[in-house]
Amino acid sequence: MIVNDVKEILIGKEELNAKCRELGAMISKDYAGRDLVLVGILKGSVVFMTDLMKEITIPVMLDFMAVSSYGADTKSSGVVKIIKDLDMDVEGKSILIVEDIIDTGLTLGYLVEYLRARKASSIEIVCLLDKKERRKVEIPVKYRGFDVPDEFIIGYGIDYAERYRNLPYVASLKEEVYTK
Ligand SMILES: O=P(O)(O)OC[C@H]1O[C@H](OP(=O)(O)OP(=O)(O)O)[C@H](O)[C@@H]1O
Ligand code: HPA
Ligand SMILES: [Mg+2]
Repeated sequence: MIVNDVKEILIGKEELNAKCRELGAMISKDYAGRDLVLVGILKGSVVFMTDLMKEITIPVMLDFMAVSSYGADTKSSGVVKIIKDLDMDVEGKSILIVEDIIDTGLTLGYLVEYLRARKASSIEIVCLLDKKERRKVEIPVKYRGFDVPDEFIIGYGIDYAERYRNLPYVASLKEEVYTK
């Protein structure tokens, strides 16, 4: 059972739902009257994206990018690989990148620079979790959910070696799982 590998539940279902409602209300107010495109960063953002978009009350368009830098490791490789690009032409539209976690900041730093060439009217970030202690690149985050400690995080879409994404809460992973 995957729950046996959980060290500690850090953020429960109710807290996650309440945060999505709060962020959804802010985004709905701030982006009213604009062409908003939510860009989910696969795969980690899928659960957050799904819950967040249901709390947004203005029209939104969805697109996804897939990037990977962690693979089956607990440390970033430092090389951000784009596996899937945007499908949509975002010129003149307001991009809101939906991300699950910022750790070193390398993924979002690379993505924001990469997306600049698409001539969107704005590029902002909503990120559920922030592991501030490990930051290597400063990232301007417009909407932030929770701070998390410097532990390996799993659940609510977030994986270790592709597992644990289906846990309904945010948790830390037992060290023995990735050090053995
Ligand atoms: O701030 P950073 O140190 O760059 O780390 C954050 C990124 O790492 C994870 O993605 P991962 O590469 O594991 O891909 P995944 O979303 O498919 O799991 C996570 O979903 C973020 O996109
Ligand atoms: O703590 C984490 N867990 C899973 N994926 C991650 N990518 C960056 N940090 C993490
Ligand atoms: Mg991952």
